[in-house]
Order: sequence, then C-alpha cells, then structure tokens
Amino acid sequence: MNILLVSSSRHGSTDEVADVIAERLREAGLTVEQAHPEDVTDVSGYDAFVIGSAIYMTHWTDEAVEFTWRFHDELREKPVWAFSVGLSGLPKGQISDPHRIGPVLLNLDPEDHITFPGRLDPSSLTLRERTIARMGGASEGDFRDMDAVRDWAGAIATTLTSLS
Ligand SMILES: Cc1cc2nc3c(=O)[nH]c(=O)nc-3n(C[C@H](O)[C@H](O)[C@H](O)COP(=O)(O)O)c2cc1C
Repeated sequence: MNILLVSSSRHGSTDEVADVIAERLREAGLTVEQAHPEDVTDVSGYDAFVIGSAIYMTHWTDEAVEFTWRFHDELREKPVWAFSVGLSGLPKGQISDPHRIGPVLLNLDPEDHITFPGRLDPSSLTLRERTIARMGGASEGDFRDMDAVRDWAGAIATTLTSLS
C-alpha cells in the first residue's frame, strides 16, 4: 500500500513530526513517500494520504491549502488523515484558533484530524513573526510529544493494514 505523506512547514517542526509519522507507518510495512505540497504534481498511484501543516495566524499554510484544492477530486476518492502543528491548547496560546482551519478540513473530509503541539523558537523567526507571536502571548519552547505522534500514526497503520 502506497501512502503520500505531505507536510508544510516554515521552520521545520512540522516536517519533523511528519518524519516520525513516516517512520511509524514504514515500521508497519507500508510504503511512504514524503513531499512538500508545492512539489507535488501528481497524486495518482497512492492508496491513502496523510496531510499536515503548521498553523500560522489560525490557518494552514497557503501551500497546504492550495494542495487540498488542487487535488480535491483525487483526495475525495481515497482515505485521508490530517494533522496540524500549532500551539493551540497551550496556556498562553491566545493566537491559536483551530476552528479557522475548519474549511480545509471540510474540503478534505479526513478519517481523522489531530492538532499536535508545536515548537516556537524565537531565534529562528523573522522579526515580523516574532512580533506577532509575542503579541499573541505564544509560549516559547518545544512542546512536541513524539510519542503521541507515533501513537496517532500507529492507529493509521492499523486501519490501513487491515484494508490491504
Ligand atoms: C507568527 C506566528 C503565528 C502563529 N500562529 C499560530 C496560530 O494561529 N495557531 C497555533 O496553534 N499556532 C500558531 N503559531 C505556532 C506555530 O504553529 C508553531 O510554532 C509550529 O510548530 C510551527 O511549525 P513549523 O516549525 O513547521 O513552521 C504561530 C507561530 C508564529 C511564529
């Protein structure tokens, strides 16, 4: 079973979450190809999709959203899992609003969607990003829980291996 795992990241933390998902799916014997959404030109030949994006200003990246529209018809025909990486749910994360990604998820109609806590490293941000993050009261640090990521990927693997 061939899976396309698409991740959209500005500062790397979402790509690293995607790497953990890919590793877990491969452990289950699934074939996984990883790509960034803007590099994908063809989605034929895949049996399932895992699509994730970092959240910025309550939205998925433009590249991730554009991917979901570009391949809307193909994605609708196969199982899709979606994940977001952001700081929603953290005590100071006032800029987060996962509901704003609702239209994307409605478009994708995924089997499941999950939001994983992300990483905010001020030293890697542009001045504009740093200002927005500070104004929003975002917590600085790496809040990713890779065990939770592995568990989520494990559940996908269980579903997909039962189909094949
Ligand atoms: C300018 C800026 C805006 C952000 N907006 C949100 C947001 O609206 N919701 C959220 O949950 N996280 C938000 N975050 C946190 C990022 O989603 C988090 O840092 C994520 O791990 C970044 O992923 P990346 O390293 O793959 O780019 C924001 C971060 C920055 C710097």
